[in-house]
This record gives sequence, structure tokens and C-alpha cells, in this order.
Amino acid sequence: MILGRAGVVEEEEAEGFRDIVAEMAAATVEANVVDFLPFLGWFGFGSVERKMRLVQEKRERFMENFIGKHGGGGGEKNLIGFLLDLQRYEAECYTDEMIRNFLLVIIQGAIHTTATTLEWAFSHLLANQHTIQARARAEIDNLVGRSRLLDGSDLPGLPYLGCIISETLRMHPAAPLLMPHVSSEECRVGGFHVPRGTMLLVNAWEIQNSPETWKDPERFSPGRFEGGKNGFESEFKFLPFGRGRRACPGQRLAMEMVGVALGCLIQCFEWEKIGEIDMKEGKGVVTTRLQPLRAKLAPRPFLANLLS
Ligand code: HEM
Repeated sequence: MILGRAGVVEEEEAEGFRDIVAEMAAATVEANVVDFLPFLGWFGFGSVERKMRLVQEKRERFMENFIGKHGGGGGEKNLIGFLLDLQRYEAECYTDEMIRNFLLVIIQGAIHTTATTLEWAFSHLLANQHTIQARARAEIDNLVGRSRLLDGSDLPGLPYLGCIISETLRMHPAAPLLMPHVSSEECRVGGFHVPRGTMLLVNAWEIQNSPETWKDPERFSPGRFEGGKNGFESEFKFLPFGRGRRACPGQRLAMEMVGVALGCLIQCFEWEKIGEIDMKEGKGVVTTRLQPLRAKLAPRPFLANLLS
């Protein structure tokens, strides 16, 4: 999206950013003792803040190089090129810092969340190989056939694939506590008095995995989203992208990215799990798997013709 259709990110660059995301994720799960006892900061405690600052410096350096490398003219204009053009006309608004952070938010907000969702969806498909996976493949084969690859325009005709993604986001919302919000006015939530200016965290994971809101919440059952409902129109019991003015602006793109990636992987390969699939979740601001998913794949016979 940032680099346009022709843009290519080299493996080394991608690896560099993956390391930064991993460092950031590791720092965010550590408790910061200075938050509770601020005076300890004078005695050299507060390593979390130090780590965060270092990662932030790394992110800024990475982004500066990224913009320098991919923002230059030549070829199709990409998002970086557009932002740099705007900087020429409105320099006080489109500062280097604003452009850097704007791109960072998009990359950081988009990558880990969609990759994690894809990995969880696949974990459940492999665990339910003969039922859910077979049904999803039949739906894709019926609509798309075997002479071309599935693309974004097919997704409205693949409702069961959409249900698999919704059910994955219900069980493993990528951002389990959404983002911290601050009450702009005094209010009451669930009977509790919330003063103005209070930081509020919404535990979407709990809401979406509670037997009070969902029947058999521990069962992966895409069928519960069938019948034209994708869950997003329901009350506040399904909110993997948050709600309201600060809800995720990348929701549609995320559903399309995960849909196309998952759909193509189902369409093109026969998958087999390696051993039993452990569904334990790791710690962090993003709901990752505790153990990386391991699977075997074999191309389906028609793929050779398609690629030749
Ligand atoms: C499966 C994928 C994704 C999930 C589950 C997800 C989830 C979320 C959630 C829960 C929030 C906070 C909402 C709140 O606190 O009310 C958020 C914010 C945000 N997301 Fe996503 N997101 C995903 C993909 C993306 C993508 C693809 C992009 C951009 C291309 C993106 C960009 C953002 C941005 C910029 C914000 C901050 C919005 C603001 O503060 O106003 N996200 N996302």
C-alpha cells in the first residue's frame, strides 16, 4: 500500500523492521515499576522507558532510510511520494516527523495484527482439516475455479471464508485490550463512576470469549457468523477493531488482506499439520501464538499449469 503495486521491500529491510516490532512487543509486556513508585526513577530504575526510547530511536532511523530509499521519483508514484509532494506545498503541516510517524503508524498497526490473525486462522483450519478447511476450499473452487488465483474482488462471493476470519478475530482479537482511551467527560460505565480524564482499557478478549456473551465461546465455529451477519453490526459483543470515532481505520483493508492471503493459501496448497496444534496464546499487546505454527504443504496439481 505504501510503496504502490511496483514497490519491493528487500528481505534485509523487512527483517530489520520485524526485529524492531519484536523488540517493541517485548518492551510493552514488562511492568514499569516507576509507574507505581516514581521516585525509583532517580535511582536508575525504569529500564522499560529506556528500552522504549532506544526502540523509538531505531524506528526513526529505519523510517528515515526507508523514506530516503523509496520516496524518490521514478516509476509509479507511491504514498511516500505523495506525502513528500504535500510537504513542498504545506511544509509546516507535513513535517519530516509527521510523515515519519504517519508511515510508522500504518506499518506498525497493519503488519503484526494481520499476520497474527492469519496465523490463528490457519491454526484452526489445520486443527479442523476435514470439516472447516474442506468447506472453505469447496467454496473457493466453486467460485474461482482452477484457472486463476483468487483476488480481492472474489471476497464478497466467499461468505464462509469471511466467517472464518470473523470467528478468528472473535477468539483471538489481535489487539485484546484495544488501545487505551481517555474519558473526555465524567460518565458511568457498567455501574462504575468514571471521572473525566481517566484512562480506560476495553477488554475485548474477555467480552468475545465470555460464556455470558457467546454460546460455547471456546469452540471455533465460523457458522455462528453465517446468515449475512459478519458480526460487526451486532451489539458491543464483537469489537476486534474497536468502535466509534477511534475505531481501526484499516478494518476494510485488514479484512481484504487476510481474506486474500488465507483464500490463496487454501486455494493453492494441500496443508497438513505437524503434531498436535497448541492453541495457547503468548503475552503482549498483540495476541500472538505462544508457539509458532508448523505445517507441511504441497502444491495442488492445478497450480503448475496456473504458474507456467
Ligand atoms: C486484523 C487486523 C487489524 C486489527 C485486529 C486491528 C485492530 C485495531 C484496534 C482494536 C485499534 C484500536 C481501536 C480502539 O481502541 O477503539 C486499531 C487502531 C488503529 N489501526 Fe488497526 N487493526 C488491524 C489492521 C490495521 C491495518 C491494516 C491498518 C492500516 C493500514 C491499521 C491502522 C490502524 C490505526 C492507524 C489505528 C489508530 C486509530 C486511531 O487512533 O484513531 N490497522 N486497530
